Formats: sequence, structure tokens, C-alpha cells
Amino acid sequence: MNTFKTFFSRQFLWEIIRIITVGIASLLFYMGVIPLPVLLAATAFGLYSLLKTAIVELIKERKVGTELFISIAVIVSVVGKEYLAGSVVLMIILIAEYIASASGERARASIKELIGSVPQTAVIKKDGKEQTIQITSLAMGDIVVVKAGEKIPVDGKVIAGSGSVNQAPITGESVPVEKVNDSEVFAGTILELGALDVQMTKAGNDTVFSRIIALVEEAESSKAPIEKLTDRVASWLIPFVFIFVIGVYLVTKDVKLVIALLIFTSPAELGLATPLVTISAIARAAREGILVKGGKYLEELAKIKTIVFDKTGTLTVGKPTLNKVDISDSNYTEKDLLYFAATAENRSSHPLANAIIVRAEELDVELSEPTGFEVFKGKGLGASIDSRKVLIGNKTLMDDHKISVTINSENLTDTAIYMAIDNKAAGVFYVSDTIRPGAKEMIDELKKSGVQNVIMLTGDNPQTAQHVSSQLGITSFKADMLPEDKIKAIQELQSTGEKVAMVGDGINDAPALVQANVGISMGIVGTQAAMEAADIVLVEDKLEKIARSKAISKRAFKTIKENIIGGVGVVHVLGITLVLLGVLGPVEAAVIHLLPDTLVFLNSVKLLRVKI
Ligand SMILES: Nc1ncnc2c1ncn2[C@@H]1O[C@H](COP(=O)(O)OP(=O)(O)OP(=O)(O)O)[C@@H](O)[C@H]1O
Ligand SMILES: [Zn+2]
Repeated sequence: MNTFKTFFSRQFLWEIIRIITVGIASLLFYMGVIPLPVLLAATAFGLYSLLKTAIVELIKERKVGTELFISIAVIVSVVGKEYLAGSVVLMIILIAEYIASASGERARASIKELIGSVPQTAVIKKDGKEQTIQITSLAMGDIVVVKAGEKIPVDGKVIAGSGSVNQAPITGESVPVEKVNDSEVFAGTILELGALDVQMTKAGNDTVFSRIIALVEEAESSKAPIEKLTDRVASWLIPFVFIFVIGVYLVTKDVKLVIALLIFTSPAELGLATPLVTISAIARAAREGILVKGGKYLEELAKIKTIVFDKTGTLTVGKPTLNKVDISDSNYTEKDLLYFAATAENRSSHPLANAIIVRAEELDVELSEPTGFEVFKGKGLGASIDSRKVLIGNKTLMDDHKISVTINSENLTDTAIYMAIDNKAAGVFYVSDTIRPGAKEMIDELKKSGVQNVIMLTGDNPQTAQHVSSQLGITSFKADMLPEDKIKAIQELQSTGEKVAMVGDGINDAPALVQANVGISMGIVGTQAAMEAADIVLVEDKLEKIARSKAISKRAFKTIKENIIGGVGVVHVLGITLVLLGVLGPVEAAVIHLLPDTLVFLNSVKLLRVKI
């Protein structure tokens, strides 16, 4: 890192020396103090790095950059005996390049500053004493002491004390969160009030914070489609530009005109219009708790008209409660049914399982251990309990085993979980989940921003799906879907050429997140699988962030268009016209040329701050 820094500052030092040398030589030559060879030597010295970059790019990357255009302009001016024009143009362009590279560095640095950092040391409690140690020497389970005003150095669990923590560095939410015993805390967040003893679970590169940084850094290097497009357009235009410039020279024989023209005709600058926007937009999103894995996804999300949602855990909270138990076989009591159901569900990590287990605990039902156990994906499960064969799950599971069941008509909108014991219907559990706060508002917002189809795909039954979907204003839904059906449904939508975004919690829909053009996963904490499958990760599972993601991506895409059309297009077309009309000479052209670069820069970094 340090060598990297000095390398850059040394590079900048030489840039500055070049600018000053060319500038002073031009002035002294103009005043008649130095002879022509000295000016030429200074020009050659100034041109050296530009020409080197131009040639390296041309040979290694087959890329024609601005540097090549400017180098040709300077060489043309020398050959055409317009020495002073050449050296002044060179000086101004060197200034422009210097500003551009230094400000690119600045933008990157400011992103890192925005996101912040994690302390490198921690105070731990050992044998009743406090000692400061390096993060790298921490061991799992160490107790880290955090005082008011300090940054929490590790991910972990509060084991003593309480306090309010500003989690903005990772969630974008600046309202402090109260932390008490057993609360989870994250490295990089700030303890504003109180004092905490935190038992470390993760440190260094494993923390949520480090994963966020890694994501943002990776994102910078992936190109958006529009960036590739501008690069392609630029390389297409180049031969035409050269023919045009040569044509102008043959007609006018005016060297100054050609120099001025070369300054404005370099299409390579089209390529500058996007990367800075992408970096700024990704940083902006990260600050709001939205992690975008690449410019590509920002651009696709901006254009998306179809968004698919998973139901359980995404549109609903994913913490269902048991409303009612129906007894189908009078040999069993409600407690018996809960005993079998909860004993089986104890082995499942499905949110529905929890509803049954919680009720069994409330009624002090003693559970046992199943001897056999089987999962039917998207249907339910089977278990052997006290030498009885227990099946618990949805209607399909019962149909598969040819068990006839009936349903109570009062709880139509609930999810019915059927249980059979020894292939005979034993009871039905009615479970419901609450819709997430803000779900309806988020969907309204998406529709306002141009999303036409809001589709819900769920493994749950059609009645429940219908109920949720009409409450939220969902355009269409598909129920009884197995995880692989969700992938097929997305493929079908895509087969019409449609780009599809998918929002899920990653529990049973990671493959669908991968299939979608833009996969969005809710909540970074704990679900490594979803984080890997998704293209956009919401740090907190807050639905309004989905509408925010869409808004930021639209704004970024608009900024790119402004940069290409306004910053580069208009200024260059106007510049070329004025040069051809003889209004602008080479020096004026070089000065005016600083304008679009500055405009593009300002317009891009604006994304970090403006209200979106
Ligand atoms: N452990 C389980 N206990 C009881 N029923 C289950 C269990 N697992 C799955 N099921 C049944 O299978 C259905 C489909 O489950 P799946 O996990 O595919 O989707 P889901 O959680 O209902 O909804 P979504 O697809 O919206 O996340 C559930 O609605 C439920 O009826
Ligand atoms: Zn330009």
C-alpha cells in the first residue's frame, strides 16, 4: 500500500515538473529569451509521458486514447512550424490530465473515507484486567470492552452493559439502535452512549464490514454495458475522425486549424463519462446500506420493468404464528398433535416450523427425538416418532401419499399445515405470517418509477398468496412453487426478452436469484449464501431499500447520459464547429477543452451528495 502511494506521488511530481518546464519554456521563447532548440527540447520532455502512454495503449490494448490525439496534435504543430501553439496546447493538456488523474484518485479515496474503517486495536478483558491488543491477535470468544464514543472493532454479541449504537457505516441508517444483552453488534459501527462488553464472533476480514468493503472494491472493476458501448463507439469513430482531419488539412493547408481540431475530435473521452458515475453511485448506494456488485447491475436495474418477489421472509416478516389447531382424528388431543408436530419440526429450519415449536413450548409440551427423518423440499417433512410414521406439510405432500384431508373454511387465508400419523389425517395447523411494514408503499413506489409487473412467486398455497397479493397491489402471482419452478418462471419471463429482477431472502430462492438479471437479497447478516447468489445485497432487510436501489440506479443512468450528451457531445460538437469557423485557435481550444472534463467530474461526484 505504501509503495503504491509513493509511486503515485512521484508520478504526480513528474507531471508537475513537466507542466512547469513546458510553461516556462513557452513564455521565454515568446519573449525571445531562448532559442527554438530549447523550446523543442522542453516540448519533447513534456510530450514524453503522453506519447509513451499513447503508444503503450495502442500496442498493448489496441486502444486509441486522447493521449494519441494530443501527441499527434503536438507533432503536427512542430512539423507545421507552429512551435509556440504546440507547446502551449501541450501545457494545457498536461494540466488537464493532471487534474483528471488526481481527481480520480480523490474520488476513490473519498469513497473509502465515506465508508470509514475499523479500528486496528481492541481493548480486551483478561483475568479481570484490561489490555490493548492488535485485532489480528484476537481469538474467538475474547471479550472486547467498548466505551461511549468508540468504534466497535469486531462483530460479536453483547454479554454485559447496554448502549445505543450508530450503525450507519454498514446499514446507512443513522438512527441509533439500542443494544442490550444478547444483541448482535458489528465492527465499524459506533457506540454513541453507554458501555458494552462484546464477545467476539468475527474479526478482521470475516466481519460484515469487511465483506461490504470487499464488495464495493470488486464492484469498481466491473464495467457497465454502457461503458463497453462507449468504448466500442469510440474505437469505431477513430478512423473516420482521422480521415476527416486529414481531409480538412488537404483542403485548408492550415496547421493551426488541424491542431485545434485534433483537440476536440478525440472520441476516446466518451469512455470517461461512465466510470466515475459508476463509482460514485456504488458508493452512494453503499452508504445507504445497498451493496451493488457492479456497474452492470445498476444499469440493468435502472431499466427493469418486471420485478419478482418471494413471499415468505421477503414480503412477509418470515416469523409466522400458529393461529389454530384442528383435530381431524379424535384419538389425539391438541397437545398430542403438537407433540408429534413439534418433535418433527424441531429438525427443520423452515420459518413455519418455528410457529409450531413456539406453541408447543408455550403449552409445556415435552418433545422427544425422531428416529428417522426426511425432508420433502417445498412440501414438508416426514419423521418416525415413537414408532409412528408422521408426515407434516402442505396439501401436495398429503396428495403424494394419498391421504385425504379436509380444510376448515374459516381460516382460508392462513397457511394450512396438514399432519398425518400412520397415513391417516390427524390434524391441521393454521399458521399466518404478517406482511412486512412498508411493503405496500415500496410496491407503489416501484410502480411510480416505471415498474409495470410486480410478480410474487411462492411455495405457499394459492389462497394465502391471493390474500397477500391483493393487500399489496401485486400484479400477478404463482403459488405452490417448488424452488426449481421459481427458476423456470423467471426463465419464461426472460424468454420474451424481458429483463427480470428478483428479490428474495435467499433461504429457498438462491438459485432464482442467480437466474434473474438482477438478484436482490435481503439482509446481509448471517446469510452468506444469499450474499453470494445476489447481485445487490441489502444490508438490512428493509423493503424501502428496494425502491431506493431502483431510484439510485435510475439517477446514475441519467447522469451517464448527461455526461455523454452534455459533457462530451455538446462541447465537442460545438468546439469542432467553432474551430472550423475559425473562431477558436489551438490555445483557446485547449483551454475550453478543460470544461467538459470538469463538468463530467462534477456531475458524477454530485451523486454522492444530492437528494435522490
Ligand atoms: N418444515 C415444514 N413444515 C411444514 N410445512 C412445510 C415445511 N416446509 C415446507 N412446507 C410446506 O411447503 C410449502 C412450500 O415451502 P417453501 O419453503 O417452498 O415456500 P414458502 O416458505 O411457503 O414460501 P416462499 O416460497 O414464499 O418463501 C410451505 O408453504 C408449506 O406448506
Ligand atoms: Zn474533450
